[in-house]
Amino acid sequence: MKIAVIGTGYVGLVTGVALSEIGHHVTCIDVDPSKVETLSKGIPTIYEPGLEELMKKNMAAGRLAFTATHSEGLAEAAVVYIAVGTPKRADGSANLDYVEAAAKDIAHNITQNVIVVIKSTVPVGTNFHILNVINANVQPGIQVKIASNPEFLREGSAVNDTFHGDRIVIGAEDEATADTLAEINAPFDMPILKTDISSAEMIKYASNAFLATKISFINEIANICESLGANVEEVAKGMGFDHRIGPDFLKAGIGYGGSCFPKDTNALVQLAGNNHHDFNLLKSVIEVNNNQQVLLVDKILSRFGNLEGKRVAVLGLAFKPHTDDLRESPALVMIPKLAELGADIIAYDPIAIDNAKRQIKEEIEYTEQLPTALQNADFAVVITDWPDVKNIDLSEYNQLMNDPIVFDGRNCYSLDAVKQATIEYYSIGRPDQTSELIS
Ligand SMILES: NC(=O)C1=CN([C@@H]2O[C@H](COP(=O)(O)OP(=O)(O)OC[C@H]3O[C@@H](n4cnc5c(N)ncnc54)[C@H](O)[C@@H]3O)[C@@H](O)[C@H]2O)C=CC1
Ligand SMILES: O=C(O)[C@H]1O[C@H](OP(=O)(O)OP(=O)(O)OC[C@H]2O[C@@H](n3ccc(=O)[nH]c3=O)[C@H](O)[C@@H]2O)[C@H](O)[C@@H](O)[C@@H]1O
Repeated sequence: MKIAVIGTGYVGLVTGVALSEIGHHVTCIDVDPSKVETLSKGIPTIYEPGLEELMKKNMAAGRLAFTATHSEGLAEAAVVYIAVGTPKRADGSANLDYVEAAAKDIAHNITQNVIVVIKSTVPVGTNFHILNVINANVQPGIQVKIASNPEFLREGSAVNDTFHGDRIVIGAEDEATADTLAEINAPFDMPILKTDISSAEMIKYASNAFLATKISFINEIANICESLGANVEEVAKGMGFDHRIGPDFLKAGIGYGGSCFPKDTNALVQLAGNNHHDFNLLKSVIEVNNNQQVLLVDKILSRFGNLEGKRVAVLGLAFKPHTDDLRESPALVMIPKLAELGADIIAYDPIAIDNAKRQIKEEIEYTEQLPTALQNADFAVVITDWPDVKNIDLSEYNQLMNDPIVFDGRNCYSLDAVKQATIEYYSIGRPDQTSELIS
């Protein structure tokens, strides 16, 4: 089937590549000409494991193309996906400007009946609003159907999640539309839920809000464990045996980042509030997460008091491993605070440094080599649990740093291993391994 995808970001690009891989003829459209130029050379504009080879393969097979011209990309498409950004507004609500612009681009450029599928995360009611926008601008005689197909991929595993995710949700107002979309997605090996549009839109927000809730819950338990001398890693392990709780998403740390949990939780609070429901639980989830991101700064200050001239190795910039995405990364909160306190910062990240240099205005050093970051550092702060950080031989902290003092925001190491390595170690929700203990 001829398919167009509007937006070639993390979702649009992966969606377009995956749809071409299962045999569809896909044209991806973006308003950013530099992105289109790079993509047209077969070079991905995002880092996602497995993406580049699939891109090149399907471009060579003539099933995948990129353009900045909507009329070209939309020509003869039977289905058009909207996968543009819905960033957070200052009041927390979802900014739908890009979705509305994409809708008008579709309306102004299609000459055939289409199904428009909204993959972007949008508040309940947006699909119908977008259909109205399209119908108000499309040439007479063109029939447009609308459907909701929210995306559940995780960055860093986007390709894998697209082919082997947990479910595909299709929201449509008529069987024929739902069946067409189910047929398109049939080669992906996962359950397909057909439901109404509003429920499909809500499934996405409710899923992200619940996942964020699980993370803030275990982080609050971690904070309580810390004051009681319990170990949150052990608590999470014991909780996870209960199949109703499950072991996933119980990793305590300095909180969630990323382009979606922060924005989608705020958007859902706004959506509920606009409909006279004060979503107190979710407001608390957000507050807990905001506090968690700066927890390590308090630990660092109580250990050192003054950071003037202290050399700190910040380990990790991306909001999670295996991605170059820094959106809402705790690093964007921690680095300015450490710099403001007078610390001399060197940041390690294997792939996010280019993005970081565009977003971090503080004058800091960067390195893709972990030992270089640790060399002569007075203390280290783990922000992202990259494999190189998690798998480091702990003796390297002793050998390379002025003092082996580690503040671990992602609980990368077992307390036993840390004791063995005689590292002064501060983590989240577990007893500190202080200098008195190791002396
Ligand atoms: N990033 C993620 O892991 C996930 C994101 N989502 C949702 O998917 C949507 C897209 O997210 P991302 O891919 O991260 O966004 P992104 O910001 O990475 O990419 C959006 C792309 O759309 C392009 N664009 C904007 N307006 C356009 C127009 N009128 N025509 C053509 N291109 C246009 C932009 O130039 C940009 O390249 C959001 O609603 C997000 O909440 C859903 C699941 C996962
Ligand atoms: O809507 C979206 O954009 C996506 O948001 C999340 O995916 P993503 O943000 O890419 O990454 P996650 O793996 O969910 O991690 C999110 C954040 O939570 C943190 N996290 C995750 C799990 C955990 O146990 N503890 C924890 O602190 C991670 O460090 C990261 O900062 C959801 O997991 C996806 O299903 C969803 O499609």
